[in-house]
Amino acid sequence: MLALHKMQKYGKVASQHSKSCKTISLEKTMEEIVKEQREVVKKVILEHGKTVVDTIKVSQLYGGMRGILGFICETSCVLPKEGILFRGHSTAKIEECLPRAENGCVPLPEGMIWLLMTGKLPTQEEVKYITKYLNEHSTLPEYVIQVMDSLPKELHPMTHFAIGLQALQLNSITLKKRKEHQKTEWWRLILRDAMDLLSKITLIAAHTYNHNYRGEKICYQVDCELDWSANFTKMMGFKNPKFDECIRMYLTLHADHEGGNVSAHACHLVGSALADPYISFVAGLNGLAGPLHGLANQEVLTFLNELIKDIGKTPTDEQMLNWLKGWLKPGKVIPGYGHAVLRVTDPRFTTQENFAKRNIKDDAMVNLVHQLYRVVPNFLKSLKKINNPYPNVDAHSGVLLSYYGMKQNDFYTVLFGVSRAIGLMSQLVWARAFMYPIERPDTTTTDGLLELIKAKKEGKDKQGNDTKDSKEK
Ligand SMILES: CC(=O)SCCNC(=O)CCNC(=O)[C@H](O)C(C)(C)COP(=O)(O)OP(=O)(O)OC[C@H]1O[C@@H](n2cnc3c(N)ncnc32)[C@H](O)[C@@H]1OP(=O)(O)O
Ligand SMILES: O=C([O-])CC(=O)C(=O)O
Repeated sequence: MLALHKMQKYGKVASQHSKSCKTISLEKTMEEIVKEQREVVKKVILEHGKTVVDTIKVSQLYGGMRGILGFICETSCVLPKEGILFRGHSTAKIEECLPRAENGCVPLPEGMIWLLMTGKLPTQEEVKYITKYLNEHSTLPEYVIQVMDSLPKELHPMTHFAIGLQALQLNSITLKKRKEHQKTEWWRLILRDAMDLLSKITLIAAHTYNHNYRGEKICYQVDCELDWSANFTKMMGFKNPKFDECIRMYLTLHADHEGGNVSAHACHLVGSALADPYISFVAGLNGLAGPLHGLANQEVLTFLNELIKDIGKTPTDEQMLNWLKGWLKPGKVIPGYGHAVLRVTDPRFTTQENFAKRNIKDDAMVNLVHQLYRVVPNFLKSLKKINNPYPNVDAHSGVLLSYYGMKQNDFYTVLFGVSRAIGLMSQLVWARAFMYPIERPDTTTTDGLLELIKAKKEGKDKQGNDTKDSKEK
């Protein structure tokens, strides 16, 4: 399964990797875990299948389903007052425990792939195995490059990137072989496709960058001595080891945010119809491209540039506050602030803030982000209507990328997409491992809802039968 592709057209292997991780296999490791977890879930459904764990208010039906428990996601969970837990581990624990590059200070995102897929913190060797796997499977079919090259440069990079990934569907083993396998085995096909997508996604993203901004014909050289992030930055023409560290941190931090966010939910939904991982992921990616979701990291830079244009790079807090009032007047939002679930400063913001404090001395844009953090929360609190006045992950990422020379802010959501593929693909593998059925919630009209409310008041259920409560009365 791990055949070494040498001198591939769009992903040449420059040198071989150490042999010590040869005996490790992600699929074999997951086999046992899938077996165990299926038993756990079977037991939960058997013992508690009829237990009511949530109820729905009318306001939630009209309010983006906020707060409704919708489905199960094993890879991560977001606590309003603590933030993301990746397989139960906080961002601080992740920073401390995931293996790093040699002489590096931040985790390798390859460790996040292992963690989200298996639920276990990886060893150094398991991370090496993932790096090796990604490098060895990085060949891009030539037609994918041709499709991407045929697109106009004016297209938003997210669309260019999504079209490249959609075209990769021809690689799908799920698409070709699913019907030959039992349902219980489909997760293996999804896993192979998921790992194939992760192996190629950095090349597709790099090609979007090179096509849109560098205009060079590049024969991508994947160096097996380098990790996933270092190869990625190299393919985009960057040569700064500090930027490699920044990208390692970025790709680790943005990997997952449980199942209900727009991109994860879209991917999960499309995957439930047994669409293959490539097109399911593209569905999620298109959701990520919305300005209230992933595109906010592009919007933050636009917002900062507007602020600088109007009040300069070193405004006083008072000048900043007045400018913010003007910004909100036409009904805009402050990008990078607020969250549907979080009710505190996003710990992923704090990780990036700490990275900036360690690595960047006196950069005007970074300073502005830190000044905004002093000013914006109190301002948003004063508006009363906002549920979370604190910064989210997108408030900080752009200024770090910009500092290291990646100035094209309309590319930032592509980077987000590369990272989010780790979580979305892990979620998809597990959705098929648990053999979840096609998603199809009920909906109703407002008239239908009013009838339902009337029936409820009369002690009847949806079908007009007496409910247990009314019988007891
Ligand atoms: C990776 C990610 O997806 S993280 C989120 C990235 N998105 C952004 O940063 C965009 C800015 N933030 C927002 O628009 C929102 O906070 C969201 C979309 C993230 C969350 O939306 P909600 O859960 O609906 O937020 P909330 O319940 O606090 O909204 C209540 C009101 O406050 C407003 N509000 C929320 N955040 C902000 C903000 N940053 N600036 C101005 N107004 C805001 C909402 O627009 C809404 O106004 P309305 O009642 O007039 O329509
Ligand atoms: O959870 C959400 O709604 C948004 C998201 O994906 C994130 O913050 O990373």
